[in-house]
Amino acid sequence: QTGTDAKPDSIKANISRVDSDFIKANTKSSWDWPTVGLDYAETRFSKLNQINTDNVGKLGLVWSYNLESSRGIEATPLVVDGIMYQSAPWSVVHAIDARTGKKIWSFDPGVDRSKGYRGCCDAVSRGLALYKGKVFVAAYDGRLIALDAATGVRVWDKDTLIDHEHSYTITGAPRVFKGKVVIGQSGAEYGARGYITAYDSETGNQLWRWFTVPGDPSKPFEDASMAAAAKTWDPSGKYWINGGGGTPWDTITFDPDLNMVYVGTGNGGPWNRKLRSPSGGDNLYLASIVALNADTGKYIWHYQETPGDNWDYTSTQPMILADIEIDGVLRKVILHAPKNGFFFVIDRTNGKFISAKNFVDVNWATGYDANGRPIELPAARGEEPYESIPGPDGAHNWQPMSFNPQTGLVYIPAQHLPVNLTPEKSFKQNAAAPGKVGGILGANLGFAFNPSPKSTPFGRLLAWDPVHQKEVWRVEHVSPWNGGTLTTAGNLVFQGTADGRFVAYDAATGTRLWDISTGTGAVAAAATYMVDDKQYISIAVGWGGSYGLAHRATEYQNPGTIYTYALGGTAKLPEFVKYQTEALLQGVKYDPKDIREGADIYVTAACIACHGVPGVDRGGNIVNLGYVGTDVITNLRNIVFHGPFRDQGMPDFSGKLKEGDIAKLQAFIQGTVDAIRPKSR
Ligand SMILES: O=C(O)c1cc(C(=O)O)c2c(n1)C(=O)C(=O)c1cc(C(=O)O)[nH]c1-2
Ligand SMILES: [Ca+2]
Repeated sequence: QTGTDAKPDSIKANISRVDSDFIKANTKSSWDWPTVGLDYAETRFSKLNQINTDNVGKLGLVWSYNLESSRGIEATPLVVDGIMYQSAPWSVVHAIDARTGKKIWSFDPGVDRSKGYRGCCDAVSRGLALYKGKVFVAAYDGRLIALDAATGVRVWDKDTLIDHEHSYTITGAPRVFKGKVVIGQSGAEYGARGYITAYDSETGNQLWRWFTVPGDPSKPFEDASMAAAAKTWDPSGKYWINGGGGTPWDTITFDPDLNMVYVGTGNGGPWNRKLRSPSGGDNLYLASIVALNADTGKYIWHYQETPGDNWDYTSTQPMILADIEIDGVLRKVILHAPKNGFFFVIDRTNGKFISAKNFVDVNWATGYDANGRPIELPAARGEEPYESIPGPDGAHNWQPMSFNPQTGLVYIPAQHLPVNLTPEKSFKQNAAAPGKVGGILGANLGFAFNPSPKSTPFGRLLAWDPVHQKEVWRVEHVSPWNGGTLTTAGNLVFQGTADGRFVAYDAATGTRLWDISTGTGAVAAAATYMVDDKQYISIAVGWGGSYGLAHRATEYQNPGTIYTYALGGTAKLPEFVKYQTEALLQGVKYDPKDIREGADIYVTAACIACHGVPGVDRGGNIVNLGYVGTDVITNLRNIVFHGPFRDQGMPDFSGKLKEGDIAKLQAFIQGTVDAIRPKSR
């Protein structure tokens, strides 16, 4: 709370101006960065051009700010009048003077760190919202919290969860418009039922709620859209017991022109449709874009991108609203690149399909017909093990894309990350208490993973022409899971990379113009803004998220850090911290007969989701058990059952695993390392 020039009174006066009109007016200048996607259309296209292709090489560091977390940093900072608001893991909020990088305040909502396991993909936060003097943060434990923007003091705090039995979390950024704060939640991997809720931004009172999938059909449906959706599910599957999924865990986009909110819905729970809805069906409104009335939350239209989802093909990826000319007609469209690998152009006035084209290799469908139905390949739903391309991390995940109207191009952080999926014949998870907390991930999905795909994963920055549905240029990355993108009127594209760099490209050609180390992998997208007539660029780096838990592409493990650059900046980088030197695990005693069963436990109990394959993966922001000290694995019983690392998010597995499982896990861990050891020499 020291050393800042910004006074609470002046912050209060300035930030209280931020409302829907302010956000709309800012699109003319892009002076500030008031919403997570910059504007309501979420273009992440800034009109600022002080920094441009001619001078971007002169960008230098102005300040850095340590976010004091080794978990994934996914939020784009908000900046208004030189005050920056950044969310960090465990939903901690920081307010910073954007000129100097000095802290003004920070707020920790006190999320119970031992509940990290309730979410699938790291205890991340994808950002904040600002409205009339308040900062809104959605906490990992399901609360929506309003803070005084000037002081960080809590104004109200609302539990958004419909129950605490199911494994719900929140990682997404709230959106605010017309005095309403809107938020979804996460949990489709654990048997949750998705919904989105609007609250009064002043009081926190609930205004409306819309569920994404139907509930128990023996009870009254919440609205007509649920009754219609129920017809697309097999009632004998008792889908509602396991929630059905559809959790809207990231994109919610407000359209001031049409007064609609577009919700991107999540995957089915369990993933395997045969177990979720045995007779098939589209299972509305999974993996869809749904338009709701912004005032009432009433359903208006939907377009389902992946009917009858079977592969974790969420449609939660960030959307961009654009008005573009197609075949000589100006169309109001949504641009969308969901996990399933197709780039969609949808008419947002009515939800009608305009076009779809795959932007990377896919093997589940050959394309879309004129009605917007995918033309599926049968092997993708077969009984045989199947190399799913894209895999569950998607051809594009939550890392935001951007759209530059000057080049007409969308900049997509795309990737190739296949996973072998083997259908599970029975739904063995939680037979006693379906879909309840502690739901064990692997068996929850109706698939077993084979973690070593035949083809090598990679990342790719794609410049995509949405009108002609074709690639214009690409940059290949050595690793998947690169950062979101920012594009500017300076004809630039900025992207952080998995291998720890922040890079500027010529937006028209993809020529690399500037490239700087970040000391850790970068997954979030950057923001740009003006303070005192000077353009700044800020990116919050910090490796993590679903792929980042168990994998990495850099030797460096710096804590989450905000870097701010401007022309001529000369600040020094913090010292980079390396991952610890790695020796493969040795000397844990085991019976080789236990390895096979140990592998099953390791996958079903979801050890694999965070720790990866022992000795094969190298560990990301969570340690790989093939590279820990012998004493750690010898002592596994204590770690698994007594929870000494609970405050770091390692669950206590008492009541979930059995005593006898420990020796099997030890056999799998040491046995796997021993099997690969010669190759690693
Ligand atoms: O179904 C869900 O509710 C849900 C939630 C989340 C999340 O909360 O982060 C992710 C996913 N699914 C998911 O499928 C996914 O690939 C993913 C990646 C990440 C991330 O932050 O890196 N989160 C999530
Ligand atoms: Ca999911």
